[in-house]
Amino acid sequence: MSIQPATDAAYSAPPLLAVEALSCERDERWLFRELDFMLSGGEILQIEGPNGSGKTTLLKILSGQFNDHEGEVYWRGQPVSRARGDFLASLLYLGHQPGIKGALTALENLAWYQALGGVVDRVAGVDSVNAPWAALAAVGLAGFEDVPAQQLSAGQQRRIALARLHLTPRALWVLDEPFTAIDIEGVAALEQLLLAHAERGGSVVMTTHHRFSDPSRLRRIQLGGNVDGQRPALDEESA
Ligand SMILES: Nc1ncnc2c1ncn2[C@@H]1O[C@H](COP(=O)(O)OP(=O)(O)OP(=O)(O)O)[C@@H](O)[C@H]1O
Repeated sequence: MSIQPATDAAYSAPPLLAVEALSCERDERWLFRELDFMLSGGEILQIEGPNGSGKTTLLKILSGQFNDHEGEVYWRGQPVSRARGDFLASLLYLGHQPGIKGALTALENLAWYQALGGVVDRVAGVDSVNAPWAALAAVGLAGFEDVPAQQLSAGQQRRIALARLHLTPRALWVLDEPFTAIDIEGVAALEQLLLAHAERGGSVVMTTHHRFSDPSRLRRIQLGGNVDGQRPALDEESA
């Protein structure tokens, strides 16, 4: 795969994210080798594979949290190391764990995220003060705003984390098992949210075993079949 520099006038629309010859070894075992793929605006990439195949590790590499790998990750045509500011300002990462503070209320957790991000977030049509309330309502937590997170169920705690998808506008969402602990209604709403993000031109990379009811924007990477150094399969067909 050739990555052209963003300064090349002939290359006006580089993919948002591109990965070239990405390899990662842990415990003297290759998780994946020579992985190549690109992700453009409007696409959802689903990373699949058995337990321990390297899905979370790949997401951590793609989100700039783990750098012990070979190969390169590009953001809008530039190595992430050279575009770090723009990359981080465009990224929203939700990890495997909800990553919330149990002693803080649902609302305080979102305020904490806002403070960490150092930006004034707003939900469409809602000012920044009311945006956390709107984000919690959007994930079905209206009425639970002032409840300490540790008193909420696992699914409700996950919903606090998912509220950030409504609160914090970012082009690239990197999501580790976002459907975990979510009920049927919540799964349908989250699927719609991901599709709406893609329809607006955003991109999503995620690990999940969830099967989308509408796979039109979906591509898949399968990890785990590359113990001999074969390239993981990239399923270009709609899942
Ligand atoms: N901090 C670490 N130090 C050393 N090895 C690690 C570390 N984190 C993960 N690994 C190893 O890397 C491999 C891949 O782990 P990873 O969490 O990426 O897999 P996964 O596909 O996300 O698994 P699961 O489906 O169980 O969540 C595992 O064998 C794991 O033991």
